[in-house]
Amino acid sequence: MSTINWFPGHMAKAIRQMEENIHLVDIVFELVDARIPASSRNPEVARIAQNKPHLVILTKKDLADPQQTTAWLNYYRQQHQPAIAIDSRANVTPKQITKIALDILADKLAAEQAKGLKERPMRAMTVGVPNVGKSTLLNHLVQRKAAQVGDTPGVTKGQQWLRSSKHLELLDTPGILWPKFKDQITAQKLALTGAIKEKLYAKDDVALYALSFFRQYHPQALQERYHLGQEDLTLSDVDLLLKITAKVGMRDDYERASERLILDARRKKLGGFTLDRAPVAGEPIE
Ligand SMILES: Nc1nc2c(ncn2[C@@H]2O[C@H](COP(=O)(O)OP(=O)(O)OP(=O)(O)O)[C@@H](O)[C@H]2O)c(=O)[nH]1
Repeated sequence: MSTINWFPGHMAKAIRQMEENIHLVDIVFELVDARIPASSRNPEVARIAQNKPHLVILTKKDLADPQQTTAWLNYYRQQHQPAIAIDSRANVTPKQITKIALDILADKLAAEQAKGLKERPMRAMTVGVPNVGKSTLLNHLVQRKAAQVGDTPGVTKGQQWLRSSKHLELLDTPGILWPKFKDQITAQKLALTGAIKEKLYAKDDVALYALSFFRQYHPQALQERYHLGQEDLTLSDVDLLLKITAKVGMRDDYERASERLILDARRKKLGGFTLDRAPVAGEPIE
């Protein structure tokens, strides 16, 4: 299996800028992908922003397994970590996010006013892995096309301040990863959900990972999508990939079939899915 890593200069620079600017903000809006709430949390963000209040925003909830999303939100609640799940393209309004942030910062803002300080907007730093949906959310929050949206990772390159309302200002940052992934499963999950530049991973490796996941958690979706029999699910992952390659009419071009499988998963042709299972009380996060 080839090793996946993606930490170009602009991400290292973005991390340095985060370190420089963290003192300017009241709160961090940490966007994570609802399909991989653990694997898309950046350890560098945890390090840099450890003393700041956080709002965890699970994006792309429309692509995730709804039961798992509910379980993740319950988990955050138990941890006293404010969190919401959204479809960045649809169900989110500036008022909603502002209200949540105001609630989180209520004590701090009240203390400032008690000291006679002038009322001021809250300042939030928005962070997240590439392609997580940050620009889409920000454009909703500022109600104009301020950040460039694209379906490939790494579209946003620099930092910029944006004004949502008189209550909320946002510091946009580029999508960032970190120098070394904990393990290659984390990397496969990031690749499958679209956070890693396409040229940097072997599609068949990611497809094999996807197959092992869907076989375990959504076997019926695989069967229906690729017209597989019950016995096909007992094949090894490699043989199953070869079977699917034949079923989608690509003969022995399993590279192209791998690409098809990855796109099918991303486009929800295999249903909503969550690769990081929500933690069960007392057990470590998978
Ligand atoms: N289904 C779904 N798609 C989304 C959602 N949010 C964003 N997208 C899509 O995901 C892709 C990436 O969105 P962006 O907003 O450009 O992501 P970004 O985090 O700014 O990306 P970078 O520029 O790489 O940092 C686009 O094709 C969006 O339309 C969501 O909640 N649900």
